Amino acid sequence: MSVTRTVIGAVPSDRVITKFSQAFHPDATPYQKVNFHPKVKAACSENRTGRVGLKITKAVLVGDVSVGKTCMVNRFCHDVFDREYKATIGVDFEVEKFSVLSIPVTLQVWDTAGQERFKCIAASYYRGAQVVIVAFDLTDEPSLHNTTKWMEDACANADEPIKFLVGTKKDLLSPASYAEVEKLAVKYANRLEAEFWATSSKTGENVQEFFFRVMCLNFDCALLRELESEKGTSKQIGNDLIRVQGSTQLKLQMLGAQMEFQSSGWSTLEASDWTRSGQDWKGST
Ligand SMILES: Nc1nc2c(ncn2[C@@H]2O[C@H](COP(=O)(O)OP(=O)(O)OP(=O)(O)O)[C@@H](O)[C@H]2O)c(=O)[nH]1
Ligand SMILES: [Mg+2]
Repeated sequence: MSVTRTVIGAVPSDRVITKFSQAFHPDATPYQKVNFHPKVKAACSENRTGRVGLKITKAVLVGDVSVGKTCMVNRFCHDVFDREYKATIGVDFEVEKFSVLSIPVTLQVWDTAGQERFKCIAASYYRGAQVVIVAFDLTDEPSLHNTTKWMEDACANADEPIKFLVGTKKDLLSPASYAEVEKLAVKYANRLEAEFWATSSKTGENVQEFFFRVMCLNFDCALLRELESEKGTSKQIGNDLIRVQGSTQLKLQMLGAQMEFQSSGWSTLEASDWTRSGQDWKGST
């Protein structure tokens, strides 16, 4: 079976990132980055695909029941807001394609259920997350207190993720009451070493800006790590940029229309050299 790879086609104009997104609150972030690292910019502008791999950003979204996690995802991915509450069962999953400095990047958002009875299902999706987003309701102080436990649980299973603390339902507060809540939220963010954002899925306030910041921070840090690792080599194959290195076992896991490459190792082969036998793919070396 020949490998029909997902051609990473053009992305919509509102998913093209050419400038580094800034933090929401300068005193409430551990990430003082205000621009892409020069090495990252150079690697992308010279289209040095030898260094750039197929980029997937995995973000998990956690937080108390009904704080507004799903509404945030729906506002960002589909630009809709549904006032009627439908609790998430287990985990929902959304994929958004971006172009960051002209490199195709895919954002996977795992929107988990806040209900206690689904907690163990949600936890199995924390593994491998590069971004942890803990949401709380700006009008519901107990949901802010609970963010500590959510952050601990999610980070225990992720791999040194970039951390965000996101307040929702900002439209429900007057400026004066919001200012009060923000003071407490900033304290929590600093203690959790997370970046604080305040959003409203109803009005859309700060939702797109937040997800753009997620993409910029993670793209910059992941690519810089890869460039500095000096181990990886990549191959430009067709429109896909696939990072290939190491030994010969490559497992293709079809995820909907999205192909996700996982491997116990890689080898410098053209993808067309791979033939399928059973569930495994064997390189022809
Ligand atoms: N006014 C206002 N209401 C919101 C906002 N975001 C969510 N809501 C409302 O809050 C309720 C819960 O929103 P959801 O996004 O479903 O909450 P959730 O965190 O996904 O809940 P679970 O899936 O049960 O964990 C819904 O009735 C929404 O209409 C917001 O920004 N402003
Ligand atoms: Mg939900």
